[in-house]
Amino acid sequence: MGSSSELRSAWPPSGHPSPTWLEARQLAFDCAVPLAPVEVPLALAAGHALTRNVSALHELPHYDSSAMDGWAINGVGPWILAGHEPLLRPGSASVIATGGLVPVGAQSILRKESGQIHQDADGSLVLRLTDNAKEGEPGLGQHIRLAGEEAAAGEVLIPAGTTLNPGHIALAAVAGHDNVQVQAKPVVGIVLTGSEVVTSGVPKPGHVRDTFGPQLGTVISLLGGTPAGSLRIGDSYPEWLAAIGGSDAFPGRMPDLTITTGGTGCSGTDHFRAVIADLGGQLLLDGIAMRPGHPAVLAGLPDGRFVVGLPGNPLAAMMALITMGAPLLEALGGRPLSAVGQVTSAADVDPSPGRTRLIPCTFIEGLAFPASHTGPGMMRGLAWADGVMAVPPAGVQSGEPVPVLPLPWTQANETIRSTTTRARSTAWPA
Ligand SMILES: Nc1nc2c(c(=O)[nH]1)N[C@H]1C(S)=C(S)[C@@H](COP(=O)(O)OP(=O)(O)OC[C@H]3O[C@@H](n4cnc5c(N)ncnc54)[C@H](O)[C@@H]3O)O[C@H]1N2
Ligand code: MOO
Repeated sequence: MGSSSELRSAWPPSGHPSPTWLEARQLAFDCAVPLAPVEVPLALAAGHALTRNVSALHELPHYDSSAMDGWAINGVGPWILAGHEPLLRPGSASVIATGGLVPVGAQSILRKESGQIHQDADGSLVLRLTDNAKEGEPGLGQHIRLAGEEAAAGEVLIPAGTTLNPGHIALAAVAGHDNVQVQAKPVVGIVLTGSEVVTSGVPKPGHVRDTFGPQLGTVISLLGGTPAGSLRIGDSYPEWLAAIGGSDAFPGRMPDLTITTGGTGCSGTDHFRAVIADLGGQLLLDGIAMRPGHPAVLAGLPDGRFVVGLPGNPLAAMMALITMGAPLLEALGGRPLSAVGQVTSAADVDPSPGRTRLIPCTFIEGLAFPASHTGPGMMRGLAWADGVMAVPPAGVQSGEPVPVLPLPWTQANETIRSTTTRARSTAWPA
């Protein structure tokens, strides 16, 4: 087991400043490799990236079938009504329903509304066309869905790499599959810390209402993780140790990533670093040159699991999560590191030497407007924001491009992409 002081020196190297915002993103991405592919039942596969082609296990459709309720017929009418034998003789017809197996010998399907059964003088049942029959009906092969007309057996229907949507799932089912092989999504456990945190109602002075529990699971899903539930603990070291290191902290599977909230500071109740040290882990990132969220921590445990320590201040926590949690989840989920876009700033933002400022912003007509109410503990600005401006230490002037990340829950990507194209020629510092 390493000591806390050894671990703290992992990043930044002694005497060096904290990594920049961009370095932190890259480092969080680079420290993980994709989880192994898994077989999942179709019902759980939507949203996953396919890692093995899905081919047709048989022809689609796999037998000649009727597209209409009516009669399978052989020859020109009238037709003697036959039973449901597999072979339909010339001059005969047999009742068939939509999707029914077309008997051998059938030349087409006559729709129910175009035919009628009559009883002949000898008592035999005969099918005749009605006046409703369209001209040329029944045409040769009409209303027969031929086996293989959609796909041949063995044909690749969904190539590896596809992110599965419900239509793909339905296609895989039609093709005969029960399971598909997909890239595993990282399982993420949440540990909410702080004895002052209350989970319902209006808190008394000295207490705060938990802002993470009701929404962090949703954000994790949007970032490509599978939430494993949340665990609430107080401020004691044993609680921290059990929550991060205990094998039974989360029922079911050990999380690939545990996210803690609070306790990243240096008070007597801030145990993150000590717990990582005592578990033999390593601090991969210890602080980022950004505001808010600078105390954020990322650690690796000896068994390959990761732990992200988000600061307790709610906006700081969200900024830390999109800065390093998102790239880490992208790497674990086998996805590329998402690009940082650029949008033209609609406002001057003063320099802040040595740190990137993350400011929730709204996009109006291709311009980024910094939101108000964006203190580290405030949620009001973020709630209405489209994205986050990452204002470099030198600041930004109105009309200049500014790096921007979308929020996991906004649809602002298109705005960022289109303005990025226009502003591409302008370089911006990290
Ligand atoms: N001496 C210093 N003090 C602090 C520094 C510093 O550099 N030197 N940095 C400040 C900054 S910036 C931040 S951010 C916080 C980080 O603190 P922690 O991660 O240890 O978080 P806590 O102290 O546990 O909590 C901070 C704040 O957040 C509230 N909190 C915690 N959990 C929740 C929750 N689930 N929902 C809502 N609010 C929560 C907690 O009550 C505190 O008010 O440290 C500063 N101090
Ligand atoms: O990370 Mo703290 O919330 O910078 O303000």
